[in-house]
Order: sequence, then C-alpha cells, then structure tokens
Amino acid sequence: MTRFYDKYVLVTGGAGFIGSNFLEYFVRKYPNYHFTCIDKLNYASQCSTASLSVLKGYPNFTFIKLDLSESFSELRQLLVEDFPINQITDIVNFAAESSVDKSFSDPLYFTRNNILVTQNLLECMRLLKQQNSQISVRLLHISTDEVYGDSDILNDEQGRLLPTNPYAATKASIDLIIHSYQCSYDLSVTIIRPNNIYGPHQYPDKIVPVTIERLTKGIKIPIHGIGSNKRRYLHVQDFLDALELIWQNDESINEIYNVGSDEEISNLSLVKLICHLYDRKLTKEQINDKVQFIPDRNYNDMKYSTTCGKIKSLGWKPRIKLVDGLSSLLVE
Ligand SMILES: NC(=O)c1ccc[n+]([C@@H]2O[C@H](COP(=O)([O-])OP(=O)(O)OC[C@H]3O[C@@H](n4cnc5c(N)ncnc54)[C@H](O)[C@@H]3O)[C@@H](O)[C@H]2O)c1
Ligand SMILES: C[C@H]1O[C@H](OP(=O)(O)OP(=O)(O)OC[C@H]2O[C@@H](n3ccc(=O)[nH]c3=O)[C@H](O)[C@@H]2O)[C@H](O)[C@@H](O)C1=O
Repeated sequence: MTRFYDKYVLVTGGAGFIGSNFLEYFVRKYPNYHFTCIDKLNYASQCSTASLSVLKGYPNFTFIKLDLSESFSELRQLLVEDFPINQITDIVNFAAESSVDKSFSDPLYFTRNNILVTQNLLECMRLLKQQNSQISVRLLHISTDEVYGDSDILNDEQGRLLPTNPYAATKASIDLIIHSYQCSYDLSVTIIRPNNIYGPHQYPDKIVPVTIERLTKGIKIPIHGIGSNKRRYLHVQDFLDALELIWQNDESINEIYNVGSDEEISNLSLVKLICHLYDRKLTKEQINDKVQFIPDRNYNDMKYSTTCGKIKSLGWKPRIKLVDGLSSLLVE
C-alpha cells in the first residue's frame, strides 16, 4: 500500500453548511491528510458550490456526488473492498436533512434519509472490522442538542433523549443505533451534539441566514409564533475548533460531547439584533415593521439546556461572541 498522505478522511455531507466550512478549514490546515467528500448535493449545498470548486483545485481533496441513503454498494466498495487503495480510517459525518421545518411536512423522508445515511456508514465499519480486526476506523458523528428535546432541566451527555420533532427524532434514533453498534460490534464512534450553529454558507431556511437575506431584499422577516422561543448560537469556527480538539484526542473515542455557547437569545431578540447590526440608524419602530409574525411550528422547542463541561475540560471555550460573529457575517 503506497501512502502519500498521513491520514485518509471521508467527510460525508461535506457540501453542506458546516461540512463545507470544515473542509475549507481542514483541507488547507492538513495538507498531509487526504479528504474525500461525499454529498448528494441537496438544496442546502448550493450555498457552498463556490468554496467546493476552489477546494477541487487542491491535491488532497476529492469530491464524489452520491446519495448515501441509496448507494450502500458504492460506499462498501469505497470503504471496505477498496480499503487497501483508499485506506480511509477517519469518517466525519455531517450528512443529514437538517431542517426542522421541512421535517414536519415529510417525516418519513427524514427517517429514511437520516437513519440510512449513518447506518450505511456503520455497516461498512462493521464489515471492515469483520474482514480485518486489525483495521481501526473511527467515526465522528455530528448529532444535535435537539435530541434532548424541550428542556428547562440542564442536560449533560447522559440526559434522556426526548425529541419533539421528526428531524430531532431521526437524530436521536441514529444516536441509539450507534450505541448498539458500539456495544454489539465494538465500533469506535464519537457523537457530538452542537447547539445552533451559524456562519458562512448557511442556506437561508435557518433563522440567521433568513433574517439576513430578507433584510437585504427588503422583505419582511418571518417569526414563528410570538418569537419567544430561545436558542443558543455558536459560530461555526468555534464549533470546528471543538471538533478538532475531539478528533485529535483518542480518549474521545466512544464518548459523547455537547458543544455549545452560553449565549441564549429569543428568536425575536435575535432578529432585532441582526436588524440593528445591519443598520444602526434603524429606529425601534422601523425594526418592528420588518418583522412578520406567522403561525408557529407544529411543535417548537422553547429552549435547550445542555451543559458543555466535557468539551470545556479538553480546554475548549467559544471565542466568537454572537454580536461579533453576526457583524462579520453581515459584512461578508
Ligand atoms: N446547522 C446547525 O445549526 C446544526 C446544529 C446541530 C447539528 N447539526 C447537524 O450537523 C450536520 C450538518 O448540518 P448543516 O447545517 O451543515 O446541514 P446542511 O443541510 O447545510 O448540510 C447537510 C449536507 O448533507 C448532505 N446530505 C444529506 N443527506 C445526504 C445523503 N443521503 N447522501 C449524501 N449527502 C447527504 C446534503 O446534501 C447537505 O449538503 C447535520 O447532521 C445536522 O443534523 C446542525
Ligand atoms: C440544533 C439545531 O439547530 C437548527 O434547528 P432550529 O430549528 O433551532 O433552527 P432554525 O434556525 O430553523 O430555527 C431557530 C428558531 O427560529 C425560529 N424561526 C426559524 C426560521 C424562521 O424563518 N423564523 C423563525 O421564527 C424557529 O421556530 C426556531 O425556534 C438546525 O437547523 C438543526 O439542524 C439543529 O440540529
């Protein structure tokens, strides 16, 4: 086996918001690693086509367009049969349908996609281990704090999983399936549960990019219900720093990490803050006039309360304040 690189990494869902930021950062930072991105290119990927086309010029980057929920045989060929050639030992899985709103209208599609994408990866890891127990492949799986559901009680990583929407239920389900593969097949998987993440290349169906897009187009900004639901927001770079720490630390194998900020804000306050940062001359009345209250979600988690002591014990803490992260996003 000729090894041109020190590590061969598969990044699934790497054409999405977080995945594309991950690749932009790590492909350049680790020229001694080879990164293969697999993505089906859904609606969310269109925000990162420019950055991915730049990455295609890098020798340590390969892109494969593939629907991981339907192409098990191709994935098995890449990871198992061709292991001697591709030598992929690290998998970072971002791939999922990630929109809570969309999951209300097509829950079965979310179940099929989000479960099969990840279980197909687990199956390849299982078959590879069965074929050669000396090969150790590790999966870093990106879950979400939504698996804990609506909660006033502080949840650490042992918190009960009580998802309230179809998207979150698929994420909680795959976390449980991962646990079964860790127990039954001794696979090495780390689960990471971030809170809301914002930053460049995020498709405008999430509140931060929706607000920015509507502001620039002079269209009213839709607020679900009365806007009192709260979320915590972490800049994508802070998340990547946490992910890098976890990835570099072999002690993190078979651990779960909540990764989040302490900056909790209601939806209405967030939208008003973005309007203020967009144009500090706007009066309160002018900002109020930019908002349109629309019917709420079928169920809208009021807040999430996760503790992040574990990731902080690795020396991580958020560096980018929400005001600063939003301001730089508005400039971009
Ligand atoms: N954005 C957030 O605030 C946030 C917070 C917590 C967790 N997460 C999780 O992080 C991950 C990435 O989120 P994101 O915001 O970047 O999502 P995104 O929707 O921007 O990107 C997801 C990517 O996965 C790809 N994908 C989905 N199904 C696929 C399949 N069957 N085969 C191949 N590719 C497929 C899509 O084409 C897309 O490019 C997701 O697993 C999501 O659940 C996101
Ligand atoms: C951790 C998860 O974060 C994201 O899911 P979430 O539903 O919290 O993000 P959204 O940006 O879709 O919604 C946040 C909050 O704002 C409300 N809202 C959204 C869009 C809009 O146009 N108007 C709104 O009022 C919405 O009701 C929410 O209360 C992420 O998408 C997910 O993948 C996560 O895992």
